[in-house]
Amino acid sequence: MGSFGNGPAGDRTGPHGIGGGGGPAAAVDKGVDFANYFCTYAFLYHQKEMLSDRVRMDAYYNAIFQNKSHFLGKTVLDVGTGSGILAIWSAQAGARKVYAVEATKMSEHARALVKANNFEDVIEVIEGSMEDISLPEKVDVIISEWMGYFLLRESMFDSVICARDRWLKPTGVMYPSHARMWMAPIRSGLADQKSNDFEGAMDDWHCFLEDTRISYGVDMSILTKPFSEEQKKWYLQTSLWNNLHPNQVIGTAATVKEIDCLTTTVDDIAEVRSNFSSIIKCNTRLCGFSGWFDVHFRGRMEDPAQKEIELTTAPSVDNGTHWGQQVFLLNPAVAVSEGDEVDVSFAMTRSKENHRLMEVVLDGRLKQSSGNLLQPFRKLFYVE
Ligand SMILES: C[S@@+](CC[C@H](N)C(=O)[O-])C[C@H]1O[C@@H](n2cnc3c(N)ncnc32)[C@H](O)[C@@H]1O
Repeated sequence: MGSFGNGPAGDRTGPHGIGGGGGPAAAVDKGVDFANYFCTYAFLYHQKEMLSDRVRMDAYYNAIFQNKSHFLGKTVLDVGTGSGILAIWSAQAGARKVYAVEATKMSEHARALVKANNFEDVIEVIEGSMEDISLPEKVDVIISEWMGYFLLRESMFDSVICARDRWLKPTGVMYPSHARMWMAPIRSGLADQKSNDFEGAMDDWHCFLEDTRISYGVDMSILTKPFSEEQKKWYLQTSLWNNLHPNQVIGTAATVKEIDCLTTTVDDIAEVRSNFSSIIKCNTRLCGFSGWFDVHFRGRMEDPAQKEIELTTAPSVDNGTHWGQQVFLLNPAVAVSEGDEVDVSFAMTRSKENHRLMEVVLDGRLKQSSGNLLQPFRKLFYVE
């Protein structure tokens, strides 16, 4: 577990297999979803990965403790409490009652932590899926750390929406309250590396074919095409986890999605489509695009935060997060000059095999500052 997909060692989740249904309306096989997704969260080492992300922790800590008026004497629902950290902070900030819901057996560790920190009277840990459980009352605050790679991978925000629609008071506040997805053109040595890896894998395949034919008398060359497609998907079409240096971002960044956590529906996030343009800042190679997100804690318009807090996963020298950025590589890279413009049509949809994984299509065209249009590109990527 924990190292499937394209994340750093100890990836926060490992959904990499067959899940249930594509869109929000499709039925999800709960057993399969548990095996592919939830089970990884039942491990303490996995929770520790998230608890060790200082940018993440500081943002939630500051959001709660610099906005205590949202918590003092209030009822709070923590969707996906994990170790219970957000529930405990909510209680420390003065919440009257905290419902801490967790789908996995991590709930037992959360309960132990709550007891050890003397919040048994305030925090009720409920083991179960948010969609299935019931609360005795509506709440003033919903807090949750639901963000996956490039914000929406994992589709956990669906569960937060479900919780909000059932359990948030009409005057209630969402923590976080807003989220945005960003994209920008980048340069990266990974473009050449992945092309080489793909070519190496195919060279190796051809040696293997020869060996098998000579040593074992079977011609496997009929499988060359599917093997090549499989390897191409892995090396060239799967987005990559990376913590980019800001100077690898070679053009203006664009927002591709804005989410108001108080009002967004599952339909609003099941598909994300956006057109964006970026002006290239220097003479370099356009190797692909990077996607990242930020979330904000602003309270609600009628009851704003005293102190607005931002959690960003943008490329940073000092403040990298375990989310990093997702990198979408173009092959081959394209030479670009300062002032060129790249126009992109972006589409992100859920994988039909597993609603927690994503597919991204980038349809683009480069316009040189002279007005000359270069060959358009269209590429499908898997966010796994
Ligand atoms: C990203 S972790 C965050 C854990 C903790 N809140 C924190 O901030 O450290 C998300 C947690 O939500 C749980 N979770 C995800 N979807 C859920 C659902 N529908 N119902 C209950 N728990 C859920 C996962 O098992 C996981 O422990």
